[in-house]
Amino acid sequence: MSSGWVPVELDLAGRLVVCVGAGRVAEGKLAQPLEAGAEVRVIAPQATPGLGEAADRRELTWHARPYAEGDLAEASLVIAGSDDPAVNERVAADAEALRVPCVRVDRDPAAEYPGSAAFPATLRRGPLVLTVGTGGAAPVLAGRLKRELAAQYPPEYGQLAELLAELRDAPEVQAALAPLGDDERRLRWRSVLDADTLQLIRDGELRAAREVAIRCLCSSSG
Ligand SMILES: C[C@@]1(CC(=O)O)C2=NC(=C\c3[nH]c(c(CCC(=O)O)c3CC(=O)O)Cc3[nH]c(c(CC(=O)O)c3CCC(=O)O)/C=C3\N/C(=C\2)[C@@H](CCC(=O)O)[C@]3(C)CC(=O)O)/[C@H]1CCC(=O)O
Ligand SMILES: NC(=O)c1ccc[n+]([C@@H]2O[C@H](COP(=O)([O-])OP(=O)(O)OC[C@H]3O[C@@H](n4cnc5c(N)ncnc54)[C@H](O)[C@@H]3O)[C@@H](O)[C@H]2O)c1
Repeated sequence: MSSGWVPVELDLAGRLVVCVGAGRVAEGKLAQPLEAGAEVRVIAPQATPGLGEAADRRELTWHARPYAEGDLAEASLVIAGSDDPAVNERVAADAEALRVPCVRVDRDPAAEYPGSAAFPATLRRGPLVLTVGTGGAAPVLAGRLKRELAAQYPPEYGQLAELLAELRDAPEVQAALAPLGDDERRLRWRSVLDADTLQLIRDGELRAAREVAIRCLCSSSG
């Protein structure tokens, strides 16, 4: 399963995700699409209390019946998330025919359609996203590494990413960087990371962190 896997991030806001199956595993896989503002349609005879309540709150649509032909129409992402390998095989085959990416949550060694997408273990720090994938080879290892990354990259990294995003659009920074060549511009941005911005953020000194960053970006001494 591993060699053909290429990481790509999907913008699912406002796009349709169809999930066949509404058990514990499906609920876990749907957390990120829901958080991202996807339109989520679930098809399953039974649902977990969490997914049932989300349907009651109209955060998703639940069709309480088995999977049927046509259910994948308009989907941008399909999750074959039932506990029945024959159903998941059919869903993955139908998604393939439609050329829609499909996350298949079970492994059937004999499967002709093992699915064409997978959720990597994902750590979010504001706009910064760290993911670990193994192309399905060892998801438990992906989860372990994610927890190690969480310890290594605490929430301040999210604030640093937000600060950099804000500075990219700041008029004074744009004015200072506009006359520079690509190499010098890159050096200035890297000098922000080499300065003590992260430590200042950690100390709650956001204003000082911004000032240090501005100095790095706007002065030739870096
Ligand atoms: C990373 C993570 C993200 C997430 O879920 O968001 C994720 N699985 C996680 C955990 C996990 N999954 C399993 C165990 C038990 C140990 C074990 O069996 O190995 C554990 C460990 C645990 O629970 O701690 C069982 C399992 N998983 C899959 C199969 C079927 C198969 O073997 O292919 C089976 C056997 C089912 C069975 O026995 O019937 C398949 C997939 N699981 C994936 C993702 C995709 C590949 C990602 C990659 O490696 O690139 C893929 C292909 C499709 C998909 O589901 O997207 C999340 C860690 C999150 C975290 O810890 O933060
Ligand atoms: N990918 C992963 O990370 C991972 C982790 C553990 C297990 N698994 C796999 O996930 C599968 C599902 O596990 P679970 O704990 O969520 O199971 P579960 O028993 O809690 O839920 C199964 C769901 O499938 C639905 N379903 C059954 N037949 C259906 C049909 N014909 N059409 C539509 N929906 C149908 C049920 O109504 C239910 O909602 C397991 O069989 C296992 O192989 C995957």
